[in-house]
Formats: sequence, structure tokens, C-alpha cells
Amino acid sequence: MTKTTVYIGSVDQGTTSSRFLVFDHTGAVVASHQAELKQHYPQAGWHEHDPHDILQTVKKCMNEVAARLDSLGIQLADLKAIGITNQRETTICWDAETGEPLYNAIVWCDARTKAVVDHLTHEHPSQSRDCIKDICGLPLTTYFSGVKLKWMLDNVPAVQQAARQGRLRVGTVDSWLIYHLTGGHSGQGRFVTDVTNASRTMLMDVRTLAWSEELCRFFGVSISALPEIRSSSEVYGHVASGPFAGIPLSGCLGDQQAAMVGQKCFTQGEAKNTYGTGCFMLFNTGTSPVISKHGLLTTVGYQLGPNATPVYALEGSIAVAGAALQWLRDNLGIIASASEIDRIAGAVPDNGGVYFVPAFSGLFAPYWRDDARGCIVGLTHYANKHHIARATLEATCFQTHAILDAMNQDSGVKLLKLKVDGGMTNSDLCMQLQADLAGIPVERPAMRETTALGAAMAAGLAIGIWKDLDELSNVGTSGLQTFQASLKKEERERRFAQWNRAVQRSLDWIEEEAKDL
Ligand SMILES: Nc1ncnc2c1ncn2[C@@H]1O[C@H](COP(=O)(O)OP(=O)(O)O)[C@@H](O)[C@H]1O
Ligand SMILES: O=P(O)(O)OC[C@H](O)CO
Repeated sequence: MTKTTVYIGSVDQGTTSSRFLVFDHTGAVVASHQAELKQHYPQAGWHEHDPHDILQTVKKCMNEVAARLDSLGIQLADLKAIGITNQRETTICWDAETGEPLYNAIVWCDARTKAVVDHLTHEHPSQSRDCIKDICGLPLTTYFSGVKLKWMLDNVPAVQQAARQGRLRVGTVDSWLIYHLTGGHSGQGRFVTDVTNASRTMLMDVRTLAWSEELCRFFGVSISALPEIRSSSEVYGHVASGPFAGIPLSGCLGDQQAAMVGQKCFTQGEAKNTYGTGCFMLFNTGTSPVISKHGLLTTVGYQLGPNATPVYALEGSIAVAGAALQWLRDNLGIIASASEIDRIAGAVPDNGGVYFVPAFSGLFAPYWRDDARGCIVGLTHYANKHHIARATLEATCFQTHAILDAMNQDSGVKLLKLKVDGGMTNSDLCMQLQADLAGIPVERPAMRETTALGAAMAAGLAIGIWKDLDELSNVGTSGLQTFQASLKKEERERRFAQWNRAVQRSLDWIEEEAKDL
């Protein structure tokens, strides 16, 4: 293939928006389009997306980019492959006969399944949240797909009926998109997922990379309703219609794993931290799964080909990162847009003693407390909106610090630098605070679409645009900016201790009778 005329597309379907980007073989973005995704919060703690919106925003982005390529004089025929990357765990049930969703998508950070989690924990002889961790690598919490699916099977009549009649299809967002982009219920739609997405469901055995009969029984799910598990880099099918009809869909990874590939964390011991709606650190642990003893998740990092050896990661997940800035914007009106955060939070030299624990749907790693709710502590007459804005940025930085400590304890490896990406890394102040509060240099690439790049790399690899990881290691390499830690160790430790006291204040907030909220 003559590389100068080769392009690769990438669908990046995130929590707050869908994007389609086209990369050239060097990993440079040649065209892109982004469409916001409507969020639905039908009750406190509930968070849904309309599956039609997910699909339509993706198609809109693809159409817009096709028109842009045309105006740039780029032939659509030169786009050789498309990769898909997506918000993970978000669960969709649909009807195999009509392709229609049977309920809204339940989003990864939705906390309605607290009661399901409690019930399953108490039913298990061990009475432990870690009762299935040895099989799937994950603790029982509201975060993962298995409990969301169980909730739908228990509460949504249309899902129950489809299950009884053998018409139920269940998938994460990758499966929903691939199914519809390859033709849907007309008969051609491919019903597949990749190992990285499957590793977030609590239904896959993290060692065999197959659906676990034991876990499916545990959650009351029939394996026949689940997609086929494939590698992250192979041809799943071809786009059925629209400007890119006929192009192979040949890469698929959950968005955090895609960022890990896009950041080229191919060596054991390398890690990246992606600051989007939530914030997710993935640490490459090599070809064997490591089960965490310090609140981290065991997940598949990538499997770049059907015969390739899977690479595993330890993950530290933070539920609310950029989402807290959106809350400052939409619910408090402290900022008009996320890009204002540096001006507002930078107007004061420190947090003025204010600590904000944005546990809107409980606390994820390393705490795993779904009884926690958000709190702002340390308020005095002196405190103002600037301190709250600063405390909002610091919250993600402190949680990242806690995750770095847990990774160090689990792996014995102390990271020498933190590779970062995602929307919130546009904040210079946040990156400086991160370096200061965690005491680690923070390395930010000029090209921050690393999630989309990772999926494009997997797609290109599958069809031979790049031949191996060595070739990929130069793809998308852009300038780096490093933020150096400048806070004294004693002061860093004092602030982290204050953060930990604030976390204590957020815990055990959900009352017994309201625990299903
Ligand atoms: N200039 C900015 N400074 C700080 N945060 C930002 C900025 N621009 C966007 N964000 C935050 O980044 C998040 C979106 O990042 P993105 O990587 O697109 O996330 P997702 O994939 O979760 O939709 C938003 O929650 C927003 O608050
Ligand atoms: O949409 P993002 O980028 O915040 O990613 C969401 C994660 O995949 C949830 O696990």
C-alpha cells in the first residue's frame, strides 16, 4: 500500500460526545467532527443515553467528515479502514428482530444498581464485594455492565419478554454501533464485541477471554444474548451504507484501552491517565492478569489480532473528573464553559482550605464506596467560588495520587512520569496541580486525540497499513509539554491528608432505605 495516500477513520463515542476523526499514516489528524450527546438524568443517581442518539451522532460525524474530506480533495476510496472506540460498561438491550432498543442505555456511572449489588453480595457465601474478582478481575459495584443488565432483566418488561422469546441482544456501545453500522437487523449486522470491552462487563473470564458460564448464571444472563468476543484488531464487518459504505471496521477498543494504545504504552510498567468525563489510569502489567489487593481493576489492555497474545492492565478509575466542571457550569454557574476554569480557579493562589469530593455516584478507585455522595468541606467566610473551582480541579489530582499509591503497592513500580490526555488536560492549571499534588512530572502530548488514534492504529494494523508495534511506535508522536512538581513533600503530604479527611466526610451518606438511589 502506498502510505502517502492512505487514511484511517476512527469513531470515538464518549460519554459526553461522539467524534469521527480521520488520520493519515503518520497519525496526524486530517479531518474531524464532534457532536454533543444529550445526557438524561431521570432520577437522582440515574444516568441514561438514548441509543438512537448514540448512533445518529456517530453517523452525523461520519457524514460531516466525508464532506470535509471531499472539500480537501481527499478521495473517500483512500480511507482504508475504520476503528471504533467507546465509553465502556454502558449497557444497551435491543431486539434482534427489529434492531430497536428496549430501554435507554444505562451509563457506566449510573448508580441505580446499589440495591442489586448489595443483594448479590449478601447472596454470595463469601458476603464479599470481591466474590467474583478472581474470575473477572472486577469488584461487585454499580459501575460494570453485569449489574446494569440484571437491573434491566428484573425491572424492564420489554427486556424480560425479549429474553423469554430469545430475541434479546445485549451489548456495550461498541456492539451497538458495529451491529448497526454493518447493517443492523436486516441480517448483515455483526453482533460482536472486543476483549477490552468484554473485560468490563463482569461476564467474561479475564483469563480465558470467553464468557464465563458461572458469571452469566450469577447475573441471570443467557450467553446466547451476548455478542461474540473478538480481538481488538481484525475485520469485524464492513460499513453497510453512507459515504463510507464498504470500508472495513477493523479496530475496536474501550476508550481507556484505546488511549493506552494511542499513548503507546506497549511496555510492561508504562501507564497513561486520561482526563475526560471521568479519569482513568491504565498501567501495563504484561501478558498475565494481576489481581489487585489495593482497589484497582484487572482489565484487558489490548489484543492486537486474533492470534496475538493479550496484554493486561491494572486500572484506577475516577468516576467524576471533567464532569465536575460541567456541574460547576450547569448547576452552579461558576464557569460559563470548561475552558474558563483556569481563569476562575487561577484567581486565587490556593484552595483556601476548601476540599470538594465530587462523589456524585459514589467513589470509585481505590475507595469503591457506593454509599458516598458529594461534599464540599472546609467552608469559611473567606471561601469563594474561586476556591471551589480550584478544589474541583484538585479533586481529580488527589484521586490520581491515591491511585498512583495503589499501583505502586500492587506492582512495586513507582512511575517516573505520568503520560496524560483527554479534554481536561487542556487546563494548564490542572496539569500543574497534578504534578504538584502527586509529586510526579506530568507529560502532555500536543496531539491529545490519543483515544481515537489508538482505535485507528488497531484498525490500520488489522489491514496491514502498519505491520507491527515497532512501526506503530512512531505513529502520532507529537511535541510533549512537561509540568514539573514544585510543591515541597511536607506540604504535598499535608494537603493529601486533608483530602483523605474530606473523603471520610463523604462516606456512608446514602441512608439504608434510600440505597437503591
Ligand atoms: N479547557 C478545558 N479545561 C478543563 N477541562 C476541560 C476543558 N475542555 C474540556 N474539558 C473537560 O473535558 C471533558 C471532556 O473530555 P473528553 O475527553 O472529550 O471526554 P469524554 O470522552 O468523556 O466525553 C469535559 O467533562 C470537560 O469538562
Ligand atoms: O467517556 P469517557 O472518555 O469519560 O470514558 C468513560 C469510560 O470508558 C468509563 O469506563
